[in-house]
Amino acid sequence: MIPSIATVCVSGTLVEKLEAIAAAGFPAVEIFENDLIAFPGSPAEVRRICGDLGLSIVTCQPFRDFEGMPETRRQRTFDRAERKFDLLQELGSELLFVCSNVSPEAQSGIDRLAADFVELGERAGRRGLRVGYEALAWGRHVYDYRDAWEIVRRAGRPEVGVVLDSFHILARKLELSTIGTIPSDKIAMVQMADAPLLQLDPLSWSRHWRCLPGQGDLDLAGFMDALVSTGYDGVLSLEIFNDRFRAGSARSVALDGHRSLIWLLDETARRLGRPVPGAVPMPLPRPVEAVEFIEFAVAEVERPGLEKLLRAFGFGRTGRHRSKDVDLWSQGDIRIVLNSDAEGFAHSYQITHGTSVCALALRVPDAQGATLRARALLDVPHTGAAGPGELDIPAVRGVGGSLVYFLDRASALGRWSDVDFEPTGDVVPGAGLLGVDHVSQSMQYEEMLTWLLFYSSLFETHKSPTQAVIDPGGVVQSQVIESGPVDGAGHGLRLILNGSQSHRTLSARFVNELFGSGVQHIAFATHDIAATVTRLVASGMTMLPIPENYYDDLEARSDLAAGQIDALRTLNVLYDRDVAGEFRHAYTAPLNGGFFFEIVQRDGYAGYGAANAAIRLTAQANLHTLATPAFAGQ
Ligand SMILES: O=C(O)c1ccc(O)c(O)c1
Ligand SMILES: [Mg+2]
Repeated sequence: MIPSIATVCVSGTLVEKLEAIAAAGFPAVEIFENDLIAFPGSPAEVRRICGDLGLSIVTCQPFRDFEGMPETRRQRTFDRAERKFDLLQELGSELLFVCSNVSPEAQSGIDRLAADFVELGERAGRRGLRVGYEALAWGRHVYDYRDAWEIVRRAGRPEVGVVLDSFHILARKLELSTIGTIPSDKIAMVQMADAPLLQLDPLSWSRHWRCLPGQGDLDLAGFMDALVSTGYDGVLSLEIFNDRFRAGSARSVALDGHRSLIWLLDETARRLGRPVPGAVPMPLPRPVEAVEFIEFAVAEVERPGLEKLLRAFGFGRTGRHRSKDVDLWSQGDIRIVLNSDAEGFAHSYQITHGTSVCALALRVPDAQGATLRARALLDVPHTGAAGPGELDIPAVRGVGGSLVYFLDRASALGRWSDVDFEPTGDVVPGAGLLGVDHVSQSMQYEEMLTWLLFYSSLFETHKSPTQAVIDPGGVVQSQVIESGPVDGAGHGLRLILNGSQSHRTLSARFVNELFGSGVQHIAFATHDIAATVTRLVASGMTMLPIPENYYDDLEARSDLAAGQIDALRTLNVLYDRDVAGEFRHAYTAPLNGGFFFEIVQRDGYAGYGAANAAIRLTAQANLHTLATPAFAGQ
């Protein structure tokens, strides 16, 4: 299948859109009618620009309110079609894309509608053009692809085919097996869009909430399986109307679009267990086994503060890098790398972002496989400067320009800590921290879908529906992504992506005023939160104070004994439960501008304490955290 994208998917002027689409590697484009109308040049010029960019023009769409017009309007409608044929020919495109009529004047009657397509087909045929017919989910009479197909079938013209748009079909929950009965040469083109499940009328849902394959909840798998069964090998074109994409970066959305189609074809081929036309061969997506290490880029002046903090957390400095100004700190199954080297990636990251997390190293079953998969998915590779005898750990660019490293235990990479670090013999005092429970990354609201697709295309993952969390400064959208066995002791990967449209939330201030997009919070797992927090407090850590009212309310709504509530209150621990178990969690006061740690004790519980998020965010806002000096001030 030929990957394509509609200009309506990305932001900018027509030329900016086309440049972004070409840069993302698409060979073909659909021009949305409004983009052409607003272009200050001739259609021939658009054709030349596309030609120079290596883009073929699939169509310029849509052609609206055509079929079933009353007799008095019919002639005028065909005149309009002829004008549109002229335009398509000037653009060098062969397909007239008709979407079903929404006009109150439109008349029904399947044979009348078929007769209109007979005439349109004849007219197209005279010019060597083709016609495709799409059922809009809100068409006046035709809103089901099966009716559009029946009209096309009855028209019986070789020039006329049906357009299948996944959104219109899946939004109406139409059965998909009829797709498999359409001869592939009667499918004029296919449009792809996903969407989150929302209780909205189809038009509003379609015009604002469509998203890329893999970013939403529609049954694209069912759609693709039926499509592939026809043997279709034509254009597969993204048509995404999305408010975030209109506000986002055209280049990034176009690249995400191409990635999403590559991912979709790969998924389909794997699910069906047979080749799918156009699918790129790549290794399977695998689960993340663990967060192997977390790397901080640290300004020299802030290093003592951060080290003091790690000591207070019970970490020990267990390794010194053999050639660089880099230390390894450990406790339980947690490894933290502090990088203050005067050269290299971490240094540049520190200059632009400040002292912060510059890389997440993920342990996967096969690091080389993950690297090849990332390459096939158009992820951006990173090559570092390894010293002699040191490991060259494969990496790709992640959130905010940070890195995601791939490590495995099967290759030499499994020995990274021995190869690159000299043991110090330092004792690890320990505070009962076992592993990394989860990591949250804050980002611009417009970027959230990008990183959702990045993680979910690269690894075998599971995503939960987005949740709205209330911060005193506005609403934060929060998206959980999980991979591998997530058992609370540092296995697998649990990630939370946060983004907000308000500029006043803790998350937005972290991104806009301080560090840019990146890791804002790391949660460590413990089996005994009371012991861990007691130890942290004894070491001088300030925990986030939770108001008395919270515990009064907890007493009223839970069946916890008074002694248990007192234990939580004394240590500023929050509480939640789900069907599977209990959850206790506590936060440090924000440390470096807006960065903080969390301690969690999961006794079977699967969530993230969303019920307490608003309390925690208010407590953080009360501390006026952003005035706090950086790690050096600890
Ligand atoms: O929202 C619309 O009007 C519209 C136009 C053209 C399409 O292909 C479509 O799916 C929707
Ligand atoms: Mg469409």
